Amino acid sequence: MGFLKNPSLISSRILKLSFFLIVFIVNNSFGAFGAKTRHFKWEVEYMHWAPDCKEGVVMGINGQFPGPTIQARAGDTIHLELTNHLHTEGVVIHWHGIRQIDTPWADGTASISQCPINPGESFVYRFKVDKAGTYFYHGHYGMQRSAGLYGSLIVDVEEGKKEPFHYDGEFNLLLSDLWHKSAHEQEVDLSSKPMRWIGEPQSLLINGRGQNNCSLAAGFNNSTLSKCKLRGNEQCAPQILQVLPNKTYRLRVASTTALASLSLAIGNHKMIIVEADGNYIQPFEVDNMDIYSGDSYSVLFTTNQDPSINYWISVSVRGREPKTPQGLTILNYKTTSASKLPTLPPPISPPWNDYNHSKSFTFKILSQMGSPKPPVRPHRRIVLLNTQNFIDGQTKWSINNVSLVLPATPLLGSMKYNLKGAFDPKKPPESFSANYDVMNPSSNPNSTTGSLVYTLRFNTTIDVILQNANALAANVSEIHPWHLHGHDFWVLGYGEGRFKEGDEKKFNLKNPPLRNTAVIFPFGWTALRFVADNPGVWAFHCHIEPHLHMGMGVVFAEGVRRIGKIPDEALTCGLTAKMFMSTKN
Ligand SMILES: O=C1O[C@H]([C@@H](O)CO)C(O)=C1O
Repeated sequence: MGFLKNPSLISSRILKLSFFLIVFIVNNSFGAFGAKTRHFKWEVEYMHWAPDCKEGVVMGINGQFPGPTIQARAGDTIHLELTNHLHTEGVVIHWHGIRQIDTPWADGTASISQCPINPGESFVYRFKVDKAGTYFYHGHYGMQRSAGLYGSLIVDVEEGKKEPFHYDGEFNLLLSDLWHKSAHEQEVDLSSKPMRWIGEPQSLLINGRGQNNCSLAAGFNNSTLSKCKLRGNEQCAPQILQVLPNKTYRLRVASTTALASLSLAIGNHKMIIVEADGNYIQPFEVDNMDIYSGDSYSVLFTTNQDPSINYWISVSVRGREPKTPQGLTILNYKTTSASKLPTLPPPISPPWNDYNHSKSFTFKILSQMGSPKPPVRPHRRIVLLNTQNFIDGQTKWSINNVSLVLPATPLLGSMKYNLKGAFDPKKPPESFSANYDVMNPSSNPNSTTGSLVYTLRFNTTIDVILQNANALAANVSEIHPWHLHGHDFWVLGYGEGRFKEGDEKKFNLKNPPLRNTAVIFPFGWTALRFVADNPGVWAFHCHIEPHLHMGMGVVFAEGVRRIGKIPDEALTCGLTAKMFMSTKN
C-alpha cells in the first residue's frame, strides 16, 4: 500500500551531496585558519509553484523554492551577488541571526540598512558568518517573506573543532506558512480602512512542502480531506527523512513563518534540545517543542523505535486558534519501505491556548555552562509597551504609542551622514504611562506613526522590557516573538501582568540563554539584556510579518560614527541618492 511510488527522500548523506549541487562556489580562497570566502550568484524571481499541491506564485531563488541552502563554516565570508528578476518591485534579503559585525549595510532590511534592490539590478552581500549555528535568510521588505522568499543558512563549526554533542547524521527542516492570497493583496488588506486581517494560513510547509487539498494522514485524523495520491515527484510531496536504526541524528529546525507559532513532534521519539538561535543550551528532553517565527533550534533524536514501521513528523499551530491542517512528513527507518505510511496516528499537539505548556518549554531554555554571562547591571532600561491601536481608521500595532513607519531613506545612511529631514531626530519614549492598564483594552488609543530611533551609547548595557497588553478586543492578548538584528541578547526572565520595580531582582543572571528572538506571552512581560557593541542601525521587531507591517517594531542605533565606509550601492535612494548627486556636481 504505497501512497508514494517514488518519494523524495532526504538522507543525511544526500543532504550533504546536494549542498555541492546547490551552492555555486566560484572560488575557494582560503583565509586564516582555513576560513573561506564562499561565492554565490542568486537570481530572485516570481515562479509558478505548488508548495501545497495548489499552484500559485511564489518568490524563488535560482529556480528553487525555498531558496538554496547556504552551508558554510564559522569564520567564512559569504560573498553573494543578488540580482532582482522581479518584474516591478524591489527586494532585499536579511541573514537572520548573523550579527553583521563591521558590515551593518549587509543586514538586508529595507529602509533601515539599505535601499531595496531595483528590478534588473544586483547588490553584493558580503559578510562574515562568525558563529556556528542554525540560521536562515528571508526577504525583509513588505510581505516578501509571506511570498516565499526564504531559505536555510547553516554554519558548521570551524574545521577541526567539535560540537559539544555527538550525532551520526543531520537533517534540516525549514518551517513556513502559506497563504493562497498574494503577498501584495495581503499588504493592501492590512493597510485598508478598515483593516482586513490576513487570517490563518492555508498550509504549513516543511522545507517548502505541504498538502492542502488532501491529507497524508487521512483516516487517522478527523479531517474531511481525502488521502493524498502522490507519486513523490510533485512539488508538494513530503521530503522523507531516512534514518538507520540505533543512531543519533541532529535535526536543525528554523521557523520563518509569517504568522504561525508552531509545535513540532516526531511520533514515538523523544527530542533533546541542544542549540537555540546559534547558541548552545543545557540539553533537555521533550516530546514536542514550540517554535515561534524567528526561532531556530537543533534537536537530537535517537532512532530507538521499532525499525519495521515509519513515524510521523508533525507541525501544528499554537497560540492562535488553528484553522490550518497539521504539516506532516515521514521519518523512514531504512529497514522498511519509505512508501509505507506510519501505522500510528500523527502526534497530537497540546491545545493551542495551553500557554502553561509553552511557558514550561520556554523556561527550560538555559545557556550551557561556560557561555558568556551578562553584565551584572544595565546602563539603561527601555520599557516597550506593545499595543494594538486604531490610527486614522487603520488597525496598527504600536510601541509606547508609536507605530513604526519605515522612511524612504535608509536610516543607516541618514544617520551616518546626518541628513536633516531624512529621519526624525526626536527621542522615542523610554516607557509608558504609569496609569496604563495592560490587562484591558486601551482606554486611550491615541497613537502616532513615526520612525523614531533609540540611540544607544556605544558599548553600554541595555535592558529592554517587552510589555505585552490587551489588544483592541477585550480579553485578547497575543503571542509576539521579538527579533533583534545585529546582536544576541540574554533573556533574563518572564513575568505575568505589568512589569514593576523590584521584578529585576528575579532576573536570571546565572545562566540566561543567549538568543536573537524571544517571545512575549499574552498579558506578560519578557526582559532582555544586550551590549550595544555593534556599530550600526538595527531593527528590533515582532517577527510576525503582518505585525511588523502594521508598525510593531523599533529601531536601535549605536556607534554610528564608528561605522566604516558604507558601499554607495546600499544607499542610492531617497536623500542619500540626492546627496551623492550633489557631491558629484
Ligand atoms: O494583528 C492582528 O489583527 C487581527 C485581529 O486582532 C483583528 O482583526 C489578529 O488576529 C492579529 O494578530
